[in-house]
Amino acid sequence: MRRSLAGLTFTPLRLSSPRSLLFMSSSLPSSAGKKPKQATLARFFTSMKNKPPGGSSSPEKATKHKLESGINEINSEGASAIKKLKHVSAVQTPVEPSDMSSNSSSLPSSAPSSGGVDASQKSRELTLKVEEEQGPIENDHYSSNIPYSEVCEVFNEIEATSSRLEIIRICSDFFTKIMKQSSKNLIPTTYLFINRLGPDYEPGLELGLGENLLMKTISESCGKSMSQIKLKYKEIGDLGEIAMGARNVQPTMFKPKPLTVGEVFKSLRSIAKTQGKDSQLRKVKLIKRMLTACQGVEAKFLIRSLESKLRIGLAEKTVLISLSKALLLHGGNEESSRVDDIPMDALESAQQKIRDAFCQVPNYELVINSCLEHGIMNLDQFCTLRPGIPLKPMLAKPTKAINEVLDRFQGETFTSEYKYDGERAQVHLLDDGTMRIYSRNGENMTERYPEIRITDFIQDIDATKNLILDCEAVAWDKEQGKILPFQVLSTRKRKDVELSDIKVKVCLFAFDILCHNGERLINKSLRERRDCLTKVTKVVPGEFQYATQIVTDNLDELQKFLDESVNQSCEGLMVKMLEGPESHYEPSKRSRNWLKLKKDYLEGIGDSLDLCVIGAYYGRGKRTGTYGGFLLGCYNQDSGEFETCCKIGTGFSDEMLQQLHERLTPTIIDGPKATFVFDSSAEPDVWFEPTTLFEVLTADLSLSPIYKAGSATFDKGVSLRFPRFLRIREDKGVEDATSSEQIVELYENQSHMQN
Ligand SMILES: Nc1ncnc2c1ncn2[C@@H]1O[C@H](COP(=O)(O)OP(=O)(O)OP(=O)(O)O)[C@@H](O)[C@H]1O
Ligand SMILES: [Mg+2]
Ligand SMILES: [Mg+2]
Repeated sequence: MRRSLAGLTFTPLRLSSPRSLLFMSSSLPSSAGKKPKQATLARFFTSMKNKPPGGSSSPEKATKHKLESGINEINSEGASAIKKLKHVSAVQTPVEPSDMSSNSSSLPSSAPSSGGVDASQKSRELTLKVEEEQGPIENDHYSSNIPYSEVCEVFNEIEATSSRLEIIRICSDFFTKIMKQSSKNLIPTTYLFINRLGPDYEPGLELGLGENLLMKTISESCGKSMSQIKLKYKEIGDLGEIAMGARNVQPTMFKPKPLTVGEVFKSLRSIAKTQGKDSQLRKVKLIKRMLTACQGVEAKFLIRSLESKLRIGLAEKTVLISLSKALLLHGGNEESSRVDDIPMDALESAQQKIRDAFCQVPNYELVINSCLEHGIMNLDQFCTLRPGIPLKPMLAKPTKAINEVLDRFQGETFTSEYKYDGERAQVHLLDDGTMRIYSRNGENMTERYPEIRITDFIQDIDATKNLILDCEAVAWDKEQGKILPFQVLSTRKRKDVELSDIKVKVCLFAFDILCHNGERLINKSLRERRDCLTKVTKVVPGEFQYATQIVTDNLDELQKFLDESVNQSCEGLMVKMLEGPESHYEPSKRSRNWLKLKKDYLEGIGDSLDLCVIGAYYGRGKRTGTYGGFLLGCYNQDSGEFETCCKIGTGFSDEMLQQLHERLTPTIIDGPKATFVFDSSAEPDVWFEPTTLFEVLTADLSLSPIYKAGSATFDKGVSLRFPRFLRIREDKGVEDATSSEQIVELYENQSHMQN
């Protein structure tokens, strides 16, 4: 981080880089009034690279004229940029980071002034200051001296590549290369590749940077006006490209010190972890510090990382496969071995090992370190579920009739449990006696349930060192001793819950045990796990109970059991394989060994869908002043895109519409995101940043030319007929929306049933 000013090289002002063309509307030879595609832009800029101002390689006449007028514009921009430089040189000129910070106005007043203080001392004091504000700086943890530019070059290559196999090759070659320098490089690099700042269960890793804040930061640190940025954003819809364009035409007095992967990743984490007073200001400062050091394509990917969207078509699955290749190679003894030399079956089993390990320990750092230490093929022995880390819960497949269930489990022993309508709760007891409760998403929600005391429902607390239970937390009516509907549970506060706040009690309904005293139980049969569960825990009525269950394959009994479950405020049944390997607990998997049978949806497609709100239509008549309808999309897990599947305007109360108006209006964006796949005939009045999921009911699914869900499978998209709003899904993130793959499967099952 420390470098004296004398060590910085001087770069001549670059006032006429072709990149500045980004800021000239309709200046592109190919644009002809149309919105230029990003790829076209990129190609154009590449071809223009290193050409002198005015284009001595004589572009076509018309283009030449445009170029010249562009250059005039650039020159005047350059002049005004120089003017600004005089005023705020510290912010505009990329100098050494610690210098910048100490000059910046947002630093606490007690910070040392730059005059007369030795640079290293200053930097030390600054470090202390930051630690004081943000907690200890993770110095060693995520260190990597790999130039950030190398990662960005790889991103650029991936962006231009459509073949998944080729992308895997690019990634695994890169991972192999950086591991040769130091295996430590792999962790921060992997996180940059998957666009995350740590494991999902680590609190406080939301960057929380609105589009406007980013635009303002780009505008301030790249010397462009806010209106220029906004205009450009309307046109190309990508702040990354805009930042890159602006950054690369910006006059720079000194050649900035190149960014490293370690610095960028740690700064991103610091930005997320910055809280409290002036946090926005401090976040902006950290971004500016990086942005002013960006060169080439770095600004593009830095900004996209700050938006938490790389948009290079790199799915997490692909990264995981590439990682397994690189780690397998790294673990091999021969220096010269190449990915191509690895036998196919070894590769496949390595991939399976890393996927399984990740479902049990969803933490790249732990998985990678375990691979490095014990070898990827031994992951299943060393990298396994443990109390304190939420494993990815097993999921169920929907069914539409008891007959379907009976067909599936024919000749097998299976069990049916009530399907409680609350929130999934993975309850962990740690060796130190603390309890943690994790949501379906692995979010730590212990503080939401201050009334739950694990010691109350453990048989022998001295003999129980640790455990993991799978439960559903359900609202409970203490007086009447019965379950309350989900709507009541959702009235509970989600943050800063004090015991005195609690008006609605919850009861945990346990249905599985996954680990007990360090022993993993997921590869035991459900029957064995149930036995263990009832041995280790005990029922405390209204606080901790077991899911009501039955073992029968008689249709009438099942029907009766289903009706009873519904009478007791449950949603229906969960039907599970009870014995044999198929009854093992399969973390993260939506398995056909668990089927859900939801009473309310038997008429429809068997289940509700959780869809992301990406746009809205203004309300008319009675709904004037709120939104009257919403555009919803499912999530394509391979491409990271939201594909539209319906408009919805039914099922909302007036209060809900009011509440949604207040909640969604601040998330309005200027235009659709590049990740929205929609048809122009169904454009909404406003677009939203994806933040909210609606759980919706549908009569059935049909193919439609104006929607896009699953359109990679069919020519048309799958859409919902007569969708009806049920509730907001507060416990799912936008990427947990019903996937395109699921919608396709539901559609196919429905057509299959109809035929
Ligand atoms: N006896 C039970 N066994 C397993 N899960 C149960 C049981 N009772 C209630 N559940 C809940 O049912 C959920 C599965 O069905 P549900 O449709 O509610 O899932 P979801 O959260 O909407 O997710 P998705 O629709 O993606 O499967 C589980 O995640 C769990 O929260
Ligand atoms: Mg549920
Ligand atoms: Mg659901």
